[in-house]
Amino acid sequence: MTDCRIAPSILSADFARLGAEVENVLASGADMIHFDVMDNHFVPNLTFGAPVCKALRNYGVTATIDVHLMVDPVDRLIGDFLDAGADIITFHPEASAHIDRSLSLIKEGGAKAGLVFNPATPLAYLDYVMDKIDMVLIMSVNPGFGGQSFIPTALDKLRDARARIDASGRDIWLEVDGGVKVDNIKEIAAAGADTFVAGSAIFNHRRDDDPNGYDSVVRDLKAEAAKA
Ligand SMILES: O=C(CO)[C@@H](O)[C@H](O)COP(=O)(O)O
Repeated sequence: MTDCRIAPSILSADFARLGAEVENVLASGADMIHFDVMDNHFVPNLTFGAPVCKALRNYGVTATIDVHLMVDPVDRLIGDFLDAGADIITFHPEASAHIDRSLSLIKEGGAKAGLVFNPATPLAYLDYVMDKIDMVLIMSVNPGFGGQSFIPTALDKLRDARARIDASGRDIWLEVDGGVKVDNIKEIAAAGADTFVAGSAIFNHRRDDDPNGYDSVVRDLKAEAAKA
């Protein structure tokens, strides 16, 4: 494979040391930060909002911040995250009454836009908006919590998404999220993913003998993905 982006999900980071955790994981070789926004309505958990994204920017984080909105409705929060410095904003089609409008709001605000597909959500939502999509995010767990196991049917869905992206001829990133580990990332990359969210696989494997804490696990994830 050519592209391989590792996007640590800060859902599994130590929130009391969030700035340092983000700094460390980026210094360890991660390519971007995955920012999971949960509302206790669309998903049964509650995390953080745009002020935390803004706080990371104020802390000095310049890396790509990839915001995954697990909220319903989505439109009102899009402006908040654009103002807070999000580079990529993705949302679930089930949570927007007007998918085309939500994608336009993100793109007109200067960010990249994407749709997120739960394990049982069909990719057909892409059919009439492919020209506005910069990222397709395939959930390989039901969203809401870190530390769940990869759902194997996501592999077929990744292959389907890869075929749609290649047929579009557009530069669209194919991201996968949920249960990505060192021992399955090669198979997931072979199915077509180029951007890999990993929460517990990274933040639960901090090593005090690594210069930045996460060097070994980020290196191992990239090395395994490169074998695909
Ligand atoms: O969006 C979500 C969960 O809803 C994910 O980003 C998880 O945070 C991934 O965690 P791991 O499965 O990698 O531990």
